[in-house]
Amino acid sequence: MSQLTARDLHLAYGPAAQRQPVLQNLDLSLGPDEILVLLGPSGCGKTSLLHVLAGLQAPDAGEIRIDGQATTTSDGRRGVVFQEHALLPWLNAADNLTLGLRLRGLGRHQRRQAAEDWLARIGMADLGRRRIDALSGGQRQRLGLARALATEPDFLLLDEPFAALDAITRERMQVLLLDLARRSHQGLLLITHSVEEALFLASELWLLEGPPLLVRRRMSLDFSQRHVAGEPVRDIVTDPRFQALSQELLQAMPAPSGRSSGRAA
Ligand SMILES: Nc1ncnc2c1ncn2[C@@H]1O[C@H](COP(=O)(O)OP(=O)(O)OP(=O)(O)O)[C@@H](O)[C@H]1O
Repeated sequence: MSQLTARDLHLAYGPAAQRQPVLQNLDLSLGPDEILVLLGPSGCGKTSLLHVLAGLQAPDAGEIRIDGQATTTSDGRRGVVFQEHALLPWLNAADNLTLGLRLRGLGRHQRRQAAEDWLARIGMADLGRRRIDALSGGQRQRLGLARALATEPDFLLLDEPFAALDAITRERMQVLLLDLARRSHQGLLLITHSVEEALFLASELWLLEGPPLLVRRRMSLDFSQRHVAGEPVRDIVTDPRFQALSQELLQAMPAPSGRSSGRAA
């Protein structure tokens, strides 16, 4: 059971004369079984934070520790899932799924076993030999999620993983994510633009504004726990408390930043 902590993170983009601060004095902690959801307008700095936490981008200042040990680069303890699943089109579904295991040196037999196991868990038992371009958007996203989880990272960082999916597939994916996360006890950090998704999944929800990224409101929530305990999704999302919080968050959502960042196209 691991703990990820970030202390006093700073990050700015752009040339010295026009530095645009995106992260300032940011602290964060993520432990097992926690689902921290970041909800905030476009451009406020969510993806930048995720990249820094994943070790994909170095902060200008501040540090990230896993179980007290400082870390500066990405490693297998933090899995990342992006909106674009980034599967390799020249490998079939099973080989994509076990790519991380292959890179870790697992043999063919163990990989086949892992592929069978994960494909069954994500409801794709018969699709291991399928080419990626012959899978639906939802199947690809399930595969991307399973690929990240197959290496058993301690933390899973997800950047709008379900944004491109239709409403029904999206809901199924949310339930699948909860189910998989509950078994593995990972700490999850998830970025979303959907208020409903944020409320449903989060054990802790941060409503953000920026840049620089600022936590405007923190909420502890138990809707995902209720689902894990057996309550149907429909009952949860139609619960008057869920509905009221949803309205409250929609009204509190800051407008997207119109600030020009000078970001390369
Ligand atoms: N490589 C970069 N160079 C310069 N500016 C950048 C770079 N990456 C991000 N930015 C800027 O930093 C700010 C935060 O971007 P970031 O992608 O972290 O926001 P976000 O909250 O994830 O947005 P979205 O929800 O639209 O994905 C934005 O103003 C963006 O234009």
